[in-house]
Amino acid sequence: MKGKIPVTIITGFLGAGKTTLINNLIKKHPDKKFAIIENEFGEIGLDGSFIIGADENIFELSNGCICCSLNTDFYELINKLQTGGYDFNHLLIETTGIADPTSIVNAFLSDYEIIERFTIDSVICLADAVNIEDLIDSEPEARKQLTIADIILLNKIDSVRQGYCDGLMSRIQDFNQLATIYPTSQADISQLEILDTCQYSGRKIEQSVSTFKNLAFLGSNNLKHDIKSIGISIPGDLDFERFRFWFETILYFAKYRPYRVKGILSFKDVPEKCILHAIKDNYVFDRGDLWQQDEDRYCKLVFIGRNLDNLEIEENIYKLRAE
Ligand SMILES: Nc1nc2c(ncn2[C@@H]2O[C@H](COP(=O)(O)OP(=O)(O)OP(=O)(O)O)[C@@H](O)[C@H]2O)c(=O)[nH]1
Repeated sequence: MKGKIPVTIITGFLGAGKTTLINNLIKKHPDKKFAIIENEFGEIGLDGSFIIGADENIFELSNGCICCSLNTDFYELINKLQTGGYDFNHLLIETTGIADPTSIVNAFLSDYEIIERFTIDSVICLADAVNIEDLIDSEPEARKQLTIADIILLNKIDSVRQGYCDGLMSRIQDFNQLATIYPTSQADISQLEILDTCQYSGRKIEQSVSTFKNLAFLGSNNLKHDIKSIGISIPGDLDFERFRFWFETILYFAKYRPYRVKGILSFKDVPEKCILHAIKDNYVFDRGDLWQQDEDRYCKLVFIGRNLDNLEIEENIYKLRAE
């Protein structure tokens, strides 16, 4: 991780406040040298001109949506950022409002050359308090944006009633039990710490997963959509090879493919906690802290996705326990 440039991916539906947030981040962190990638869906890039102090470190990708097809422009730009002598120590990427940001997150988890130089700090989703409820029901991309986020800013709360806002917070949390949700107006983050939170570090994943409640029944209360979070917790060790085989089958072939999985696992004969982090069909295992002598070993996993069958998943994981 050391020496790598942190990347914050900013997502959220059209008009939710992404550019407003970027301007606030620049104002709040005058010490940081940002490079900013603006991805706009359309021929003409405009958002760059709305960013304060726009200079040579703002790059516009207007030629299609980087999230839908990670096109060569994106890789060329990343390459240019790495080799072009640009002076920056934090990369912000604003995705188009209609995008599913999964593939862009995956590029930072799976492309060897990108991993060498960059590390994802967090995915931040802006949700427009006025529209998000309708969008959740009507726009799959809006649901995916919420699902994949580590931090969700429920923005434009100046335009809704307090009681409504509270209800929205809990509805959004149903989608993504692991995200931290902050209500904001004008994407004001002056009192919040949303950069350098290292959401993709093993320790952070361990913290969030180890405190998860019983998620199995959340998100299934007659919602019009089928995304839910489920949590599985079982004592003891799993067999690493069998688990990996099963997990890959789930990621690539199952009828209930998760968008996101985080977990702490105990594998037989492995002295450390194993931190699992998966987005769509990419996964990473990280070594966490050592299991202590007097500590009961356990495995805890959180799955977020469509059509998840918690009983089936739990049953399968039980079968993967080490002899
Ligand atoms: N009332 C209200 N307006 C806001 C708030 N935050 C942003 N806006 C306004 O909403 C509009 C859209 O904000 P942007 O920051 O451009 O949103 P965006 O997500 O970058 O928009 P796209 O790039 O088009 O997807 C602008 O006119 C902002 O001034 C808020 O909290 N309350």
